[in-house]
Amino acid sequence: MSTDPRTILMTAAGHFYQLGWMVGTAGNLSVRLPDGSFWITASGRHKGQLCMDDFIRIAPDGKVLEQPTPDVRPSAETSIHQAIYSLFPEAQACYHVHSIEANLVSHFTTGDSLPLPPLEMLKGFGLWEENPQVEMPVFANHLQVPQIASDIYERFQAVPPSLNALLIRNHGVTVWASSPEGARNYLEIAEYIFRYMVAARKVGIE
Ligand SMILES: CSC[C@@H](O)[C@@H](O)C(=O)COP(=O)(O)O
Ligand SMILES: [Zn+2]
Repeated sequence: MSTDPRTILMTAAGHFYQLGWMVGTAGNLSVRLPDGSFWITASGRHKGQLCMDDFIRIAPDGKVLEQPTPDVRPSAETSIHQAIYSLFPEAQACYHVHSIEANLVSHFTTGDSLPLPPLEMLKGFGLWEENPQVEMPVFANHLQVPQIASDIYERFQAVPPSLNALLIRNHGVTVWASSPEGARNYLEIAEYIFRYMVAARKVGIE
């Protein structure tokens, strides 16, 4: 019998919660199913203590397909997951968390992308270049989440990003991958790079 993907999300959320990236109900995780629908965390749940009833299944067009009870609402940021799955057919998991470092580095640029240091860790994003010059796309944090989703959709449809990650200023990072394990690894790498950038500033390295 195959593992219910919701259990994978529960384990991942517990791990990220322990790392301090999903405190106070922050963040949302989703996994796509072979029929194109996806399970996403319910809104406002404590991500360190998710159970099977803390997930909603959403159709590609955003319609709710399964929910434990009508009062359980999908993540407020479902439209962002929808945009990612629509843009990237290979994406099977999309993870979004809030770390302190992600918020700090979002101020290291005033523009719409953040230059990343040429660390070996970038190979984990599939960037096999000597001294890679990579930028992470940065988006404004609107109160209306569908506005963020449509900004992401418009920009990436015109110019796809060079890595599977984006930053929302003063908010957090979102990654996507062809498996939940891949998304976990991308998230850990992105957060490592953010920690490095904050630490590098402290010791005067740019
Ligand atoms: C701590 S509230 C954060 C929310 O506004 C949001 O940004 C978030 O990541 C979680 O929203 P949710 O609706 O629980 O998926
Ligand atoms: Zn968020």
